[in-house]
Amino acid sequence: MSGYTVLVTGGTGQVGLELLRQSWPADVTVLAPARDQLDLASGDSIAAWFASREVHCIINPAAYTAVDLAEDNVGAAFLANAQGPAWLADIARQRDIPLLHVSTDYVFDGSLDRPYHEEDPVSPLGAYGASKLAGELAVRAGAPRHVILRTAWVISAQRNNFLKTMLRLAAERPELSVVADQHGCPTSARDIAATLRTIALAHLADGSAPSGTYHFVNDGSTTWHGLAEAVMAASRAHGGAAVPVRPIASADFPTRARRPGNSRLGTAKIRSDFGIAPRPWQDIVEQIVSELSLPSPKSEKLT
Ligand SMILES: NC(=O)C1=CN([C@@H]2O[C@H](COP(=O)(O)OP(=O)(O)OC[C@H]3O[C@@H](n4cnc5c(N)ncnc54)[C@H](OP(=O)(O)O)[C@@H]3O)[C@@H](O)[C@H]2O)C=CC1
Ligand SMILES: Cc1cn([C@H]2C[C@H](O)[C@@H](COP(=O)(O)OP(=O)(O)O[C@H]3O[C@@H](C)C(=O)[C@@H](O)[C@H]3O)O2)c(=O)[nH]c1=O
Ligand SMILES: [Mg+2]
Repeated sequence: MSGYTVLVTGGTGQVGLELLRQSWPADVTVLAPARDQLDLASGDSIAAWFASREVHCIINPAAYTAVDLAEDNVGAAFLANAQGPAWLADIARQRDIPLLHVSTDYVFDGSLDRPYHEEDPVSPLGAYGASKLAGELAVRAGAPRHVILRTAWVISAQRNNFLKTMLRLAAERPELSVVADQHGCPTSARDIAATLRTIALAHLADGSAPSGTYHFVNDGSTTWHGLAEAVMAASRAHGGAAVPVRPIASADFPTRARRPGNSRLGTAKIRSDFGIAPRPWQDIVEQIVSELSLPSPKSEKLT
């Protein structure tokens, strides 16, 4: 046998798509089964997929990510976000392979007034956060070789995210109203993927690479309102729609799930253990809006 096989779950998601686009060494094969081939909500599906395959590392960014819907679909959220990771952790332990699992700032309740460290107390405000916390516990308990990467406020040019929502609404409305009392760290799906790649390669190269829980977000912090304003500025600069953004309180934008007032994450640990240096969140907003402003290949005329 030569070379390594890496399983990426959720290959159609924001982080999964960027993992598939990373440049991987020639001796690494990345497998990204569709949900009907590997369903985290089904132990049988997971067992069947692994039965015929040798895998050297599991990267699990798949999740039930609809924060408000999770409040009324607690069972589905826990199946994908906790039971699925528990089954993956069993396999990782049995095969003595590393499991890289992605988690969230929403495990915190936001009561601290500084960036959260990895060991700060968790206390999720909603079902999504609770299900992700249960997933963390399962991975920690089940897979001796694991990295739990907590990230936040993920944006990219793909799938659904807050940046794309703001661009869509700017084209439809004269003004946006966005909460200015929730503080966090906008983070690029591509930068998360690059970080997961770095950690996966470290674990493939060295069976005793660091295990544990790590925070990764882009550098700096803002509010959802601040992020919306940055999106408008970038859109305007690229000739796209831009409208004024009015700051409002969370109380004036009722949502099914409560969200933390502060979910800023500190990144000192991943910087020192893995040498990762996150770039400023403003850079990624500019990059993503710029990507979205390019004419799509399909619409280009062949002349
Ligand atoms: N989005 C965010 O702002 C944040 C996300 N995170 C975490 O980061 C990770 C990646 O998030 P992101 O890329 O935004 O997620 P997306 O919502 O973009 O994608 C989710 C992925 O998970 C897959 N999936 C969902 N349920 C199952 C299942 N039962 N079995 C197999 N696959 C499933 C989806 O497949 P399909 O295409 O079929 O739906 C999709 O590929 C998640 O763990 C999330 O909790 C952490 C902080 C912030
Ligand atoms: C669309 C919109 C939202 N908001 C508010 C609602 C909410 O408090 C905040 C963010 O809204 P969203 O629903 O887009 O974001 P939300 O779903 O809370 O995003 C979260 O997703 C999960 C998966 C995570 O893990 C978190 O890190 C975080 O990124 O902005 C406004 O104030 N005005 C608006 O027009
Ligand atoms: Mg959402």
